[in-house]
Amino acid sequence: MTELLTNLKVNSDELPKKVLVCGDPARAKKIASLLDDSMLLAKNREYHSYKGSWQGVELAIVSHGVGSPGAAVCFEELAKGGAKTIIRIGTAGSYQAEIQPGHIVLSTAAVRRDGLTSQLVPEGFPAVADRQVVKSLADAANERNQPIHEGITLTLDVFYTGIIEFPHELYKKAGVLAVEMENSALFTIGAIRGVNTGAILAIDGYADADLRNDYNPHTDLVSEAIEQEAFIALDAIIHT
Ligand SMILES: O=P(O)(O)O[C@H]1O[C@H](CO)[C@@H](O)[C@H]1O
Ligand SMILES: O=c1cc[nH]c(=O)[nH]1
Repeated sequence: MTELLTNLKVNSDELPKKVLVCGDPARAKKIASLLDDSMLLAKNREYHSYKGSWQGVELAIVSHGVGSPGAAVCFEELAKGGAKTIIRIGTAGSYQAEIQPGHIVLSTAAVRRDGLTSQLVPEGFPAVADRQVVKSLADAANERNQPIHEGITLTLDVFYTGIIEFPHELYKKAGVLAVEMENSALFTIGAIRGVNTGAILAIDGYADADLRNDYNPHTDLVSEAIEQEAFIALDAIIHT
């Protein structure tokens, strides 16, 4: 049965089974321009939805905005609309000296330091990417001779710090690669709704820096990494 997805304002019968997502509506538009027969499906709030095809396979690209609660609305409606694979094309701050701005990280799982998922699933429930999606992303990066860092990332809600210090050092010591704001929501919703999920991230700086002064994702280095990760995600999703 076809239905209009409430916040995305996309008709479920128009939604492809394979969906790429990203925070920034401008990034969604740019990635959509790479597709054959690209068309806008709908724009509502931060959710801009496009569809088209890549190497003959139909897919959608949808923006989810900043932060897990708003992104979860997008992921839930995509699942309700019949999406079977969702891959996030994001940016992240690095936790490790060898992972530098312009590098690409493939997330295998997310530490759940967001506030949303503890209201969805019990404590201790893991936020894990689908192993086939992870493999497809790793294979696609390899095919493009693009080195990547593969491992655990962390999802939190705080971007600009307040009075409380976030314990970055603990997670750095534990070997977490990078930090962003939506992967745990994506992986958790994927697990409970039966959607295969994954995420690839362009590094734009260091997550424990003073982001008020040091955050700048608008560099050529980061733009090139985002373009490269978009191609990797496009190549990967058609094999899922
Ligand atoms: O580049 P996107 O997809 O927006 O992801 C990252 O950038 C935003 C913060 O600026 C957060 O949404 C974070 O997860
Ligand atoms: O959440 C984010 C996203 C990009 N860079 C960061 O440092 N944090």
